This record gives sequence, structure tokens and C-alpha cells, in this order.
Amino acid sequence: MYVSTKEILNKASKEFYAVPAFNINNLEFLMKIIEGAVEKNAPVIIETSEGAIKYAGNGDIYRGARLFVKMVREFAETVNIPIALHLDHGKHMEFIAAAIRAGYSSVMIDASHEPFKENLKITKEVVKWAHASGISVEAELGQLAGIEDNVSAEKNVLIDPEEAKIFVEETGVDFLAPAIGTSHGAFKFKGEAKLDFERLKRVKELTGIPLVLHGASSVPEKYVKLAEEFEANLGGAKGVPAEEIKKCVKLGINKVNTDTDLRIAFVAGLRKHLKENPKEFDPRKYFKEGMNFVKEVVMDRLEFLGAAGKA
Ligand SMILES: O=C(CO)COP(=O)(O)O
Ligand SMILES: O=C[C@H](O)COP(=O)(O)O
Ligand SMILES: [Zn+2]
Ligand SMILES: [Zn+2]
Repeated sequence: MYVSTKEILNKASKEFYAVPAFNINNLEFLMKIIEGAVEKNAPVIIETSEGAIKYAGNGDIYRGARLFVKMVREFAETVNIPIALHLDHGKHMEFIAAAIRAGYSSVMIDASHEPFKENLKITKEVVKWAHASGISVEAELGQLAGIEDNVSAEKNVLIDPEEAKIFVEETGVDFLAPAIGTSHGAFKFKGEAKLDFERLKRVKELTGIPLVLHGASSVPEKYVKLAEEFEANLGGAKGVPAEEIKKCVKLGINKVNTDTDLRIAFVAGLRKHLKENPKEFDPRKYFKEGMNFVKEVVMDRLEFLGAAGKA
């Protein structure tokens, strides 16, 4: 079923589990995410960045957004689990408009790089606009470190829980992504992972809405090692361990954004397959191993986040 993100996340918030939101750019990852979620009988959120939409539309934003809606709906309508499609890190109004018009289930307005008041003002506008079309909205407060495509910040600026309360009340936003120390990409921490759990707890107490953890990939050693065995250079890669994410879920995280783990799993399988099969040139064959690793990551996350069996 193609459903609203709000329906999925309100249930998760009430029952204290989290639903992974997986970033996709193509058909292959989508196929495996759905397959994994069906096998786990779990709800799942598919998300696309602005970059993904541009890529799929070959520069035509409206076309890219329509393609993703058609693709996701086609899968969603033929299976018995709740599936939603979300715009990740919407920073430009054209992308938000394209997603709303194409039929996304929800959008993110990410004005977290702006000063608090400006972020609030922009978010409030988008909420008004999206809600008029029955679409729910995610916003972000504080900033994540790390650099990834158009998502970047020099240093961590963690969320202020008191500001979060005002922000949620005044904007009417449906979900909030609090910056609590994670960052995007494969290189999140120099040493141990350090997250601000106290801050997260306060934000949940003061806002009460479903919260979103960005930069939540775990960067599993299994796939990093395998990719490196086949000539990848991922030295220093480090993610958020599953145990830390589970603590976040206990404190009120209900949506866990995951992109990097799928990318690393896929590239590990792709590198391995190509190296071991130098005569192979059929993409349906040389993508297969990577796709199966993507499915493994998906199923593992659905399980430890508590979404398995919640469809
Ligand atoms: O936050 C994300 C997408 O919005 C993805 O984070 P990762 O890079 O940790 O997978
Ligand atoms: O949060 C960012 C996501 O990982 C998407 O990255 P992207 O802009 O490279 O598609
Ligand atoms: Zn952001
Ligand atoms: Zn993110």
C-alpha cells in the first residue's frame, strides 16, 4: 500500500519503534528494499534527495519526481506493507513543489543552515503549503557535520530543546530532525561515536512528535572490509553502531535515514563480482551481488529498529 508518512510514523511513535528511510537513485535499490521489507512484514519509507531527482530526470526535476512516484507506487500497490515516498533534504522550492505535485507522501524542508528565526519562517510557509495538499512535512533544527553533495556544515551545531518546542508549536511541522551529533556519509567519527542522548530525550519531551535521525548509517565493517579486499579505499570509515541507534529509538527517534550503508554494501558486491568475473558485462548479472547485500542491510535495519512485523 502507498500510504502517508504520517500514518507510518505516528504508529511508530506510539509503539516505540523506528522505521528506516532508505535513499534510492534507481530501480535496483528500490527492488531490494521492497523485497526485504515484504520478507520482514515491515513498513518502510523510500526517500530521494534533490540530487536523486535531478539524476533520474536527467536534469528535469518534474520528470524525475514523477518517475520516482510512478516507480514506488507500482511496487507499493502490489504488496501488503505500508510504503511511503519522501523528499529528503528539500532545500529549494522547485524540488518541494515538484515532489508535492508528483504525489510524494511527504517532504522535508531543510532550512537548518539558516538562523533559527529564518528556518522557522521558511518551515512554516512550507507546512502551510504542503498541508493544503495533504502532505506531511519534516524539518531540521541544528546542523550536522560532514559533507555530502549539497548537504554540508562546517561543524556540529546541536539542537536547542527549548527552541525545538517553539519551532514545532509555531510551524506545525509533523516530524523533526534534531542534530544530536551524527553526520552524513561514511566518515562520521574519528574515535568512538558520540551522540547527545540527554538532548534527544529533552527534545522528545518538549515536542512529542516523531523524531528523525539523519546520518544514521552504521557503516558495517563486513562490507567495508569486503570492498577494501576488492580495491576500494575507505580508510577511516566509521558509522553509528546499531546499539547507539537503538538507544535513540528508546528516546523517541522514529525515522532512521540510511543511504551510506546501502551504497557501501552495493559497491562491495559490485567490486567483488566484477573482479571475480572479468568476462561479465551484463548489468543484470554484475549488479546482483551488490543488490543482495543491499537487501541484507535493509532486513538487518528493519529488525533492529523494531519495524519487523509492524506492517
Ligand atoms: O541522513 C541521511 C539522508 O538524509 C543519510 O545518512 P547516512 O549518510 O548516514 O546514510
Ligand atoms: O542526506 C543526504 C543523502 O545521503 C543524499 O545524498 P545525495 O545528495 O548525494 O543524493
Ligand atoms: Zn540538513
Ligand atoms: Zn540527512
